[in-house]
Amino acid sequence: MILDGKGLAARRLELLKEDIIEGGLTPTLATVLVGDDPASHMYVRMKHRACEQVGISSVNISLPEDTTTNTMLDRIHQLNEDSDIDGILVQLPLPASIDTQAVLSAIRPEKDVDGFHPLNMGRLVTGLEGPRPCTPKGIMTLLQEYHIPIAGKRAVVVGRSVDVGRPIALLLLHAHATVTICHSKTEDLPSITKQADILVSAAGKAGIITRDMVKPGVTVIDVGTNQVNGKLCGDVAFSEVEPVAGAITPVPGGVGPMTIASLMENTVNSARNRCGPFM
Ligand SMILES: Nc1nc2c(c(=O)[nH]1)N[C@@H](CN(C=O)c1ccc(C(=O)N[C@@H](CCC(=O)O)C(=O)O)cc1)CN2
Repeated sequence: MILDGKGLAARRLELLKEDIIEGGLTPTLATVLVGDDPASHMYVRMKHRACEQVGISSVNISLPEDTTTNTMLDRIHQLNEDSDIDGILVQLPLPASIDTQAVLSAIRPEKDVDGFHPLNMGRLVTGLEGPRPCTPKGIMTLLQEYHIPIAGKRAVVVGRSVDVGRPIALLLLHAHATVTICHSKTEDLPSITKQADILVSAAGKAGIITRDMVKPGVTVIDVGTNQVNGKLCGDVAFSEVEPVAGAITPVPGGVGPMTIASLMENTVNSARNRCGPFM
């Protein structure tokens, strides 16, 4: 079975549009984009397009590559103080010269629609309510909507990044999976991935997950967005893994669109909750 993230995201955006109208909400998202990376520009454009589609106002602040950490902190401070702004998103990665952690930590936690602020990360670890990072949230929505059993199942996450690997491992753990995180220093990766009922690959390496590394019936979630010869492809060798998998996300059309839908949901929740239960 192909897990159709594109279709599911479109349906969730339609529902969100109705929620916004019925709730009389006027959410506003601010994005901050630094530099000229074409992929980052494309993702930010996609986010603004989704905002327009569901009825979220959006503003984009584009800054040059040589922007300093202090300038970023000033801009974040202005957005924090702007009562018209419900959500702030800093598109990642930032140029290496900028202190990413300082910037993310400067966003007011109640406007942190990426869920990357240390306070919101702490909420994730403890299981308290709060905004969840968009890609992991989107993966959980996909699993739930397709009724993939999680409790008691063995989940293996390949990749330990702060924005995807670690948070998805925690969300799967909260859903009562038995979770293993693998990374670049993991020895004998196939012996671990073969045990997975749910395999999430967020390694960022094209084709790293091959047929001999999965057990029949596994649910495979491919977070990879790798460019190979100008073509977008995931971490999973799709054509050889798909026939043995019970369910699998394609790239494109799987996790990516769910990331954007989750951002829209976090922005609407932020508009609802500001001065509400999170703070
Ligand atoms: N502040 C953040 N930065 C980044 C995040 C994030 O969640 N927050 N995630 C990624 C990039 N990303 C969103 O920003 C993202 C990646 C991919 C897609 C997507 O829908 N991709 C399409 C294919 C698009 C194409 O043609 O290339 C798909 O998979 O179908 C959306 C968002 C890093 N930065």
